[in-house]
Amino acid sequence: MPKARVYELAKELGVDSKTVLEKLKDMGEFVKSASSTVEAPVVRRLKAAFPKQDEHAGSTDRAPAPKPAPHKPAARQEAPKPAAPRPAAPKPGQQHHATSAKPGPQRPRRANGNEERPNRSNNNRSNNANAPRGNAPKPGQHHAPRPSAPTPGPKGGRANGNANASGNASAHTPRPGNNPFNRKQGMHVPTPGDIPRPHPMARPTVNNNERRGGRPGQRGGSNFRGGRGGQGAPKPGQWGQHRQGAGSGNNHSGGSRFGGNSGGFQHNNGPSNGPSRGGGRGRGGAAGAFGRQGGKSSKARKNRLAKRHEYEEIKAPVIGGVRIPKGNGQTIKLRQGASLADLAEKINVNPAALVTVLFHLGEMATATQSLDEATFQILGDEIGWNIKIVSAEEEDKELLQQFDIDLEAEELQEDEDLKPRPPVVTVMGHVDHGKTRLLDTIRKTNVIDREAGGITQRIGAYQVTVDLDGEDRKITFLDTPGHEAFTAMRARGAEITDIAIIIVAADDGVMPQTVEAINHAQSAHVPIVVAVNKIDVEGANPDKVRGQLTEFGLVPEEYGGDTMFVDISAKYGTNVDKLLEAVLLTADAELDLRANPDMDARGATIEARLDKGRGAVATVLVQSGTLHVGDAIVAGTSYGRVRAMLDENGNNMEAALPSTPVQVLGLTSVPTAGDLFLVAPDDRTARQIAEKRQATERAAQLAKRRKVVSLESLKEQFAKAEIDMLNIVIKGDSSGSVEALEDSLMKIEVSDEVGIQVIHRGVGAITQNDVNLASVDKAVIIGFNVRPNRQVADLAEREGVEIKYYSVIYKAIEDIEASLKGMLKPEYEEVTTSHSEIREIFRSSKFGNIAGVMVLDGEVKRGTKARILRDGVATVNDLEISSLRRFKDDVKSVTEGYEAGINLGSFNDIEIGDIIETFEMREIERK
Ligand SMILES: Nc1nc2c(ncn2[C@@H]2O[C@H](COP(=O)(O)OP(=O)(O)OP(=O)(O)O)[C@@H](O)[C@H]2O)c(=O)[nH]1
Repeated sequence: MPKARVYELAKELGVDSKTVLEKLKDMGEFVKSASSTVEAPVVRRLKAAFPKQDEHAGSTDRAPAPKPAPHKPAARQEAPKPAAPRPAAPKPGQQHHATSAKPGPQRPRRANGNEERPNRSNNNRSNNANAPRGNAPKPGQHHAPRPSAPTPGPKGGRANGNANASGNASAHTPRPGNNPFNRKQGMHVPTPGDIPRPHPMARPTVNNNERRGGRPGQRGGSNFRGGRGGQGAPKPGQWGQHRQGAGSGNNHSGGSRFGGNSGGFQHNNGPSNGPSRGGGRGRGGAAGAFGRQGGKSSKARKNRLAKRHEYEEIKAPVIGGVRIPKGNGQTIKLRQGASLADLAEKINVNPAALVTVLFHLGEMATATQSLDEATFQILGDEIGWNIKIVSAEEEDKELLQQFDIDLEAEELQEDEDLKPRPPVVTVMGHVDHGKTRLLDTIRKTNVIDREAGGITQRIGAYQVTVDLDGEDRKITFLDTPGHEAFTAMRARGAEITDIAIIIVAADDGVMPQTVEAINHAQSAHVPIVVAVNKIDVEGANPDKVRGQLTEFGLVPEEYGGDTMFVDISAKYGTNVDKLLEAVLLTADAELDLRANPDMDARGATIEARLDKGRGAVATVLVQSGTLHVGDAIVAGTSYGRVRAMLDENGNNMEAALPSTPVQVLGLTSVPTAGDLFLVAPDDRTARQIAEKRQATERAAQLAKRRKVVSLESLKEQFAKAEIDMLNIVIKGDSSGSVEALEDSLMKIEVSDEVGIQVIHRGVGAITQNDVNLASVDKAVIIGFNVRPNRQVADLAEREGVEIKYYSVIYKAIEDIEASLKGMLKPEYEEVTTSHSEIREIFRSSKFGNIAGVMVLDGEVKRGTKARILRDGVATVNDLEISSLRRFKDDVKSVTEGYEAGINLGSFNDIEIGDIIETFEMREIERK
C-alpha cells in the first residue's frame, strides 16, 4: 500500500498542508514536511479529525472498496470472516499473529522512518512485552491460541507487511479494498468481535493492550488491527463488523507469515488457532473479496451477517434513545484530555451515540471536547466500561518506554554498580528563623575554605565539602529555602531532598511554619536534623525548642530520641560545622545514599531562567548517572544538547556525578523548576520526547479549559456567563517571577462579577503562539521583563492583542486591578429630574390625551423616562415623555415654574391632579 503523503491528504481533506501538519503535531505525530508520508492508521485518525471530509476520505483512501454508500454490505464484503458465527475465533488468531511478529528481537523503531515513530514505539512496547500482549484479549474475548503465535521472526513480520495477506487472515486480505483503516465506511455495522479496538496508532488499549503494538516496520495499522481483532472477538454487543475482518487480515499477513513461517502456517491451517478456522474461512473470504468465490455463497453470509447485526442492535441497550453495545466492565485507559471521540474509537461505537448518552446523563459535551475523569466514569458506568484516565506520570512513563527508557527498571540497579553519593539537603523553617542566613553562612564558609577568591553565584543549589573524621565528604544544599519550594518540587514528581534541616530560632520557638515544615518533611519520609538557631540572642532558650519539638516526634538524641539537634548561630557561624557533621551522620545512619554513576544521567531541574546572552539556563541536580557536556537531554518539555556545564563558582565542568548541582546551557527552551530531566540516546529522541510531552500538555490544558456544562448547572453556568473574566497570558524571564506574578494576580479580588484567568504562562520571550492564543481567548499578555520581537509585536497589533510590559510586580497588579474595575458592568442609579402636575387634559384625536401641566420642580425633557404618581403612589412606571410643547411649539425641555403640554405616547390613562415624575438612570462611578 502506498503511503499517503501529507500534501495529498491535505488536498483530499480540502485543507492546506500546514493545517494537516499542525493537526498531526497535535496528535503527537512527527511529520516533517508536506511531502512526508503518513502511515495508514495515522491517516485514519487524521481523517477522523476532519469530520466533514471523512466520507470522501474514506472512499478515496485507497479503498477501491465498496464505498460508503452501502455501508453494511461493504463491510460485510470486506470482512467476510466475521460473518462466521464465532467471531471470536478468527480474531484471536490474528492477534497472535501480530504478536508473533512483534516479539521479534529487533528494535523496529530504529528501522522505521520518522513518521512511523509512534507506531513503532508501540510496537516496541509490544515487542518487549509479548506476554502482555497476551493479556490483550480483553474481556470478552476468548483468545484462544495465544501461545501459538509462533512467528517469531520479526523480520518476517515486517517484510510481509501486507503482502502476505494470505495468512490465516487471508480472509481479510489486506488488499487495499479491504483496507481496515477505512473503517469509516463500514463503521456502523456492529461487529461482535472488536470492541476494544486499540487505536490504530500507538495508543494503548484496554487493559494494557498497549503492548499490543504493531510492528514497526510493517504497517502499523494492520498489526494493530490484528491485535484488536483478536481481542474483541467474542463480544457480542459490538459494532463495526468490518473491523474485525479487516484487521485480522492484515495482521496476519504481516506478522505470521514470514516471521515464523512455520508458525504462521500453523496458524493458518493450524488447529490450534482460532485462526485456523478463520483461516479456512478466511481464505475463502479473502478470495471473495477479490472475486467472490469464497466458501459459502456470499449472499447467505450476508444474510446471516445482517441478521446478526440486527440481533445485536436489538440486544444492545437503549440509553437516551440510542443503542450502545454494553461493555463488561473492562478497563479502558484514556489519556488526560481525551474526548468522547477517543472513547468511541476504543470501544468502537459511534461518537454521536456517546454524546447522546452523556446528554441523557445530564452532561453536555461535543464529541471532540475533552472531558474529565469524573464525567468519563459516569459515562463508563452507564455503558459498562471501566474508564481510567491515565495519570500524567503514568503516561509519561509509557511515553518514555516507547523510546526504550524504562525509569522503573533503572531503579533496580545491581549492588556493585552503586557508588556513594552526597546527601541533598533542604533548609526549612518559620519566617525569619534564619534559613537564608544559614545557607549563606554555609556557602561562604565553604567558599572561603576551598575556593578562596572565587565568586559564588546563586544557581539554586551548591555543594560544600566537610571534613568528617579526616575524610572529605560532600553535602549538596538546595539554595531555595522554605517548604514551598520543597512541596512545589514534590508536586512535580521531583523527590530530591534526602535530609531536611528544620531551623528554629531559639528566641522564638516553634511557630506555625515550623510545624508545616516538619509535616512536609515527615510526609515525604525525609529524615530531619534540627538547627536551633540564634543562640547568640539574649533570651534564647534552646531547651524550650527541644521540648516543644518532642511533641512532633522529634526527640533529641540526648533525650533518648533519634533526632540530632545542633545549637547554632547562623549569624556568627557558631556550630555550623557541627550541623554539617550532624547531617552526614544522620545520612549515614538512616539512608543508603548510593547511585550508579555509570549510566545516562537522570535528575531534576532546580531552577531555570532565560539569560539574555546564554539562552535557557537551567540548574539541574543529577540524581543518578553522570551528565556530560554534549549529552542530549530532555527536561519536561524542553530539550537540547548540553553545550556547557558550570558549577556554582562559575567553573566549567565536563561531567557531573550523582548529587551534583550543575548549571546547564544548551536547552532550547526554559524548563520549569521540578521538571525531571534525563539524557536521551540522541538528539532526535530528546526532541521527540519533548514534543510528545508538549502535545500531551496542550491536550491537558485544553481539557482543563473546556469544562463540561451539566444540565443541572446550566442555569448557574449561564448566570456565570455574566461574570467577566480577564484572560491573561503571563510571560516572564524566570519561572520564579512568572509564578510570583500569577500568585499575586490570582489574589486580586475586585468583585464577584469579574475574575482573572491565567490561560497560559511561560518563561521566555513573547511568541507568536502566545499572541495567537491571546487573540483566540481575548486575553491580555503580560510581559514581565520580556519583550516580543518585531514580527510578534506586529502580529499582536494586527490581531488587536494588548501586550503590557512590567518589571515590577506591584505595578502589574495595580494595572490589572484597575482593568478589572473597568470591566465591572456600570452601575446605575435613578435620579429624579422633575415633577409636573397635570392641571388640564386635552384630548386629541391624533395624539390621544395631552396633559397640560405645570412643572413643579426640575426640568422636563423630551425623551426622558416618566411615571405617574396618583395620590403619591406610582401607578405606571415605564412611560416616556414622547412629546413636549410650550403652547404650539415643540420644545426639548421646560423648566420649573412653566406650563407645558406633555404627551405620553400611547398612554392615555391620566387624570387631573396626577403628577408626572421624570427620571434618568445615571451611571455611578465604582470605587
Ligand atoms: N542574632 C542572630 N540573628 C540571626 C541569626 N540568624 C539569622 N538572623 C537574623 O534573622 C533575620 C532573619 O533571617 P533570615 O535568614 O532572613 O530568615 P529566613 O528564615 O530566611 O526568613 P524568610 O526568608 O523571611 O523566611 C535576619 O535579620 C538575620 O540576620 C542568628 O543566628 N543570630
